[in-house]
This record gives sequence, C-alpha cells and structure tokens, in this order.
Amino acid sequence: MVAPPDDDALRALSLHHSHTGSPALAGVSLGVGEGEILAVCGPRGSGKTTLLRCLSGQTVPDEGEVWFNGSPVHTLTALRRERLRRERFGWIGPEPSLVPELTVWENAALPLLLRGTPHRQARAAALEWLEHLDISAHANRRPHALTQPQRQRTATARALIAVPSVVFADEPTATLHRADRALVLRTLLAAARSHRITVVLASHDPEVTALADRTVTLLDGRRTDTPEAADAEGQAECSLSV
Ligand SMILES: Nc1ncnc2c1ncn2[C@@H]1O[C@H](COP(=O)(O)OP(=O)(O)OP(=O)(O)O)[C@@H](O)[C@H]1O
Repeated sequence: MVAPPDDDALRALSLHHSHTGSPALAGVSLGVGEGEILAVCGPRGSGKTTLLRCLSGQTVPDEGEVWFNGSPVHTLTALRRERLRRERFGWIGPEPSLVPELTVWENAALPLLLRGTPHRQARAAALEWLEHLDISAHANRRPHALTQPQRQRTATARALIAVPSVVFADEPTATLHRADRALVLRTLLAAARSHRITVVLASHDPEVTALADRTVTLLDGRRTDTPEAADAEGQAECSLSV
C-alpha cells in the first residue's frame, strides 16, 4: 500500500459505505490540511455522519482508504483505531454523551485522566476549559444536574482538553439556541486557530459552515462540489439544503 502523495493531515480516497444495504457513502474523496477547518455540509441523510465516522476510525468503510498523517487508518485493528481516537482525535456529537457517574470536571478531564495525567493537573486544565465555556461554576456537579446546553459545553471541553490533532464535530450545535451555539463554536474555532487543530465540522446550517476555511458538500453520499469550486458551490448548496 502506497501513501497518497501529499501532506494532508487527513485524506479519504474513494470511500464507499452502506448501512445494512442502504448506501451512505458512494465514492467520497477529500483531503484536509493540517490546521484547516473543513465544513462538510449537505441535507439530512446525505452521509455527513458516516463520513466523519470513517475519517475518525469509528467505522471502517466497505471500500476506500483513510489516511492520517501519512499512515493508513482503515487497515488498523479495532484496538489500534480506538487508541488513535483516544490519543489524537476529539469528537463532539449533536448530543453530549457524558459519563453520568463522573462530575463535570472529571468528564471534561477524561482524555487527560485516561493517559495518566496527575489528578491535580488534569483538574486545573479542566477548570480552565470549563471557564472558557462559562460552566466552571458547575464543575463539581454531575451531568444529570445540568441543562442539555451545559452538557454540550462540557462535551466540547472534553474534546479540546488534550489538544488533539483533529476534532470531528458532527452537528455540534444542532440542539443549541443562539447564545450557546455561539459560545461552543467560538471556543472550538478559537482553540483550533490557536493550537493548529484540524477540524472537520459537519452541519447543515450555513451560518455554521460559513465559519470554516473551506466547504465540501454531500448529496446522497457523493460530493457535489468540484475541488476547484468547493468554496463557492458548497456554500450555495448548503443554503438551499436548510
Ligand atoms: N446505523 C444506521 N443504520 C441504517 N442506516 C443508516 C445508519 N446510519 C445512517 N444510515 C443511513 O445512511 C444514510 C446517511 O446517513 P448519515 O447519518 O451519514 O447522514 P447525515 O448527512 O449525517 O444525516 P443527518 O444530518 O440526519 O445525521 C442515510 O440514508 C441514513 O438513513
């Protein structure tokens, strides 16, 4: 197997994937540069989540290749893919999935605690991110005592705390109102810019995708933009899809 001839942080080559016979991706190729903020837009069911899951190693595509920093992801064992996700990637989904038994700060600090960072240091880092997300006052509560937007802010802190190489954000603001949406996006994008974190941001909201450096558009599991016209066409089709 020969690595793709470029230095993209992430590269997908001709991804095909079906869910129990229903096609979700039908030949998607793309590259994401290091530190780039790439929006993936498209209407519901167009394959955005499946694409992010394939890129992040959560799903192995039926066909095609995924490369991260010049190394193949699609050929790794499940254990190695899980390790890659834990050590190099962050994930924010549309619904926050926090560990109910842990406090807010422990949830936020989980990536550091799992890699053996001393408790006190992990707590200090968590409090700093929770402060950015205006939720540090709730640090010692458990998730059930928070509102849904507060839980999503906690999940955002957890995705960023270990300064991953790539953050995958799948409709991260879909369930949030304007103020929470702005806070989550501002924190995510400011962290990405200042730490050179690559971001792959799936959304069908043109206000969200407009914040990215570049947009690719999916429809029925295929890219409908051309690489040359990705920015212009992507935005136009995003606007039509909402
Ligand atoms: N677990 C699954 N089982 C069966 N079909 C699935 C599953 N996940 C996705 N699909 C189907 O695959 C296609 C692509 O879904 P996907 O969730 O990737 O799209 P999406 O653009 O992220 O949509 P949404 O914005 O609604 O999440 C859709 O037709 C969807 O119904």
